[in-house]
Amino acid sequence: MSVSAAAPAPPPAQPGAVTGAGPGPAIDLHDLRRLFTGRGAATKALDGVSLQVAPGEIFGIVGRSGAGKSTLIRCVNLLERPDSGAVRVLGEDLLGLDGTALRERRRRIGMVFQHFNLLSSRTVADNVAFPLEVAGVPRAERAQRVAEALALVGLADKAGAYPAQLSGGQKQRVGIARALAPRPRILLCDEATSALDPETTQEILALIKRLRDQLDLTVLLITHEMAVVKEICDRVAVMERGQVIEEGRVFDVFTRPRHPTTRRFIADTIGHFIPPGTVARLPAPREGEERRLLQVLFAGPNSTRAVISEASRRFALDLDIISGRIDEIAGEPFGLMALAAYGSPEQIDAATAWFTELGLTVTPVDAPTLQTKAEAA
Ligand SMILES: Nc1ncnc2c1ncn2[C@@H]1O[C@H](COP(=O)(O)OP(=O)(O)OP(=O)(O)O)[C@@H](O)[C@H]1O
Repeated sequence: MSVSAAAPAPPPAQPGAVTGAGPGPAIDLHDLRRLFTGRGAATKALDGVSLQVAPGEIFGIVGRSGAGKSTLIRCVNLLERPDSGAVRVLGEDLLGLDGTALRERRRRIGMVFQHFNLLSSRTVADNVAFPLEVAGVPRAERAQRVAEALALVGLADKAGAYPAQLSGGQKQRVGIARALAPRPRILLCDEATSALDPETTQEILALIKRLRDQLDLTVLLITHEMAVVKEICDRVAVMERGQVIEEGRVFDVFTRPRHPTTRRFIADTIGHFIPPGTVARLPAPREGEERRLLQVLFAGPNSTRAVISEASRRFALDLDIISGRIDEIAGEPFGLMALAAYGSPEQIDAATAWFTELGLTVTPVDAPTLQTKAEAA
């Protein structure tokens, strides 16, 4: 199974768009720090965050509530100013700009919000036109750009409707059209699907992906759901307490998570692997034997069935498959399996080392808590 490059081939740019970011990153954040001081204890919302997002990439930032995601994404268009650090967007240092120059650069960065932020007294078309009015775009051009943006999100027939007449998914499409109307190069999505049901979430994620391809956009999104990351992101950063604790290609982070927090996120998304009832029914180890539960992740060309039967022969072990599933991340298949290994500790250690040599990721798990041993410690 081959591993493909993270960033997609750049498709043709949107007519009239500002040209791409050049060879460097589209977004380059360096050592961002932001401290909030209130009446209580001070909060380090950002505690030294550095990130680079390549042109054309969909980059996800995932983390629990309070991890610092919103503060971080708002630093990209300077809705929030970091206390220190550097914010380079499309090759330019934004912190060095103000007034007209900053407003002009911000137009290259569209933003989509969780709760859509539509003006209820304005029609769909007038909501989409709003940022163009603020930017002083002449009326005729506004009308053309609004029509173009609504067509891109599949809402050309709703131009005269009011937000109250739309479903949640349609409202978010309007939010996306409004973000696209100024023809940005970068799209920031702040929990864009968190207020939507699962089916609508899929539709909106598919739309964002198509727009990235069609318009050669760079997308930075924040979410608390690893499922969103799994669905559309090329790379992901996991945040905790104002820091990035893990970062990489989505496939790598899912198949070889290093941090316990990342493992918990992944377990929430792709499920736990050892049904407790099954564990209760497993035979007890024989005299002199140990029973160890192992979670095995495979993402390579090895057929697990062959690997398991060979390990059983080589190391004189009994290996029971308790559960298994094949899933797909960013278009690449991977497998996840739970095994009960019966044998001497040395035999099980030797088999585990052999699996690891073959490129499988083996993690001992505790039943019935289903935590990895490292997390339980
Ligand atoms: N304006 C503010 N004043 C004081 N504290 C703030 C402010 N904005 C954010 N914080 C604090 O900074 C930390 C990070 O908040 P942030 O909103 O960036 O996290 P988040 O990961 O986006 O969480 P959520 O998904 O709940 O918004 C939190 O502890 C939050 O309470």
